[in-house]
Amino acid sequence: MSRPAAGGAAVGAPRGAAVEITSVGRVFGTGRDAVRALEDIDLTVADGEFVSLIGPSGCGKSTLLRLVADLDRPTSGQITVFGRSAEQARLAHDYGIAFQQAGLLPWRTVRGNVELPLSLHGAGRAARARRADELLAMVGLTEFADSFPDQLSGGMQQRVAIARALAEEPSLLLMDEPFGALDEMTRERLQTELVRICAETRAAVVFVTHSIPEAVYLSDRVVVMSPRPGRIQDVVTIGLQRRPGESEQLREEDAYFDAVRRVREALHAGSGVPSRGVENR
Ligand SMILES: Nc1ncnc2c1ncn2[C@@H]1O[C@H](COP(=O)(O)OP(=O)(O)OP(=O)(O)O)[C@@H](O)[C@H]1O
Repeated sequence: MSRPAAGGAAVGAPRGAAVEITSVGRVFGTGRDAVRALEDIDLTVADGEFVSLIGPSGCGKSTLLRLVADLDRPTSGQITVFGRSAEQARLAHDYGIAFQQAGLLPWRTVRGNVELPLSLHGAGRAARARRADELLAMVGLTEFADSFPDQLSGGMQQRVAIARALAEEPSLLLMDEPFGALDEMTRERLQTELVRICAETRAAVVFVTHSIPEAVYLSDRVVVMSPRPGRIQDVVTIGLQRRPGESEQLREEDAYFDAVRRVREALHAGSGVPSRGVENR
């Protein structure tokens, strides 16, 4: 993990934006079968910023995240992560990822999966065990440390994937509906944990979700995407005051409900459904 030293700057170089997406497009296939998944995407995610992507099914949210993660390449445009190409960032392990599919190694125990990124980067056995204990406690899976992934429910597997993504306190987290399969209580608990972890680690996050309340609760800005070809239709600044240890109370505050309304209106503005109060944004 190439996490810069405390203070926010990598040795010898300014850290810059976490993610810079410039004029990005992605077309799948060719000719009459071509699918224009993304078009003219420009977005900068600042260091330490939490940005959610929201929009109708098929608008290209996962595609955009995969491009940032260098799991796919844009047809046009450029992406940089902390000033390097997406490929260099991937090779340098600049980010942790937690996608819809947990993607665990079935032959490794829960603990073994969580420890994997740490072992890949040479952490000692005791340090790995300590960190895995912390992470498994955080996601409520201490008792399942020695289980194998196929002995867990889908939601539990997803919690292991989240713990694994957080193992090295990455400077950037890429998350594609990581809480989608969870029950509401677990989901809220992990959202709260994620807010705390981000405050502690100052990680930037790009987070795909279908849930407006989730996007609002977690994010500094919510990027609203249009139906295919996916474009950025609006960017809603959330601006909630998150106080350490009190983030649960946010869910009851007027400012939170107001932000939910603003994101809903921005989404509806692109769907042709009339919305009131957009002028308040
Ligand atoms: N590998 C691929 N080959 C062809 N088409 C693809 C591929 N990946 C994605 N697409 C298409 O690109 C479009 C965007 O897909 P994507 O999965 O990014 O949308 P999404 O917004 O994440 O959807 P959802 O909210 O349903 O998960 C869709 O029309 C999809 O069918």
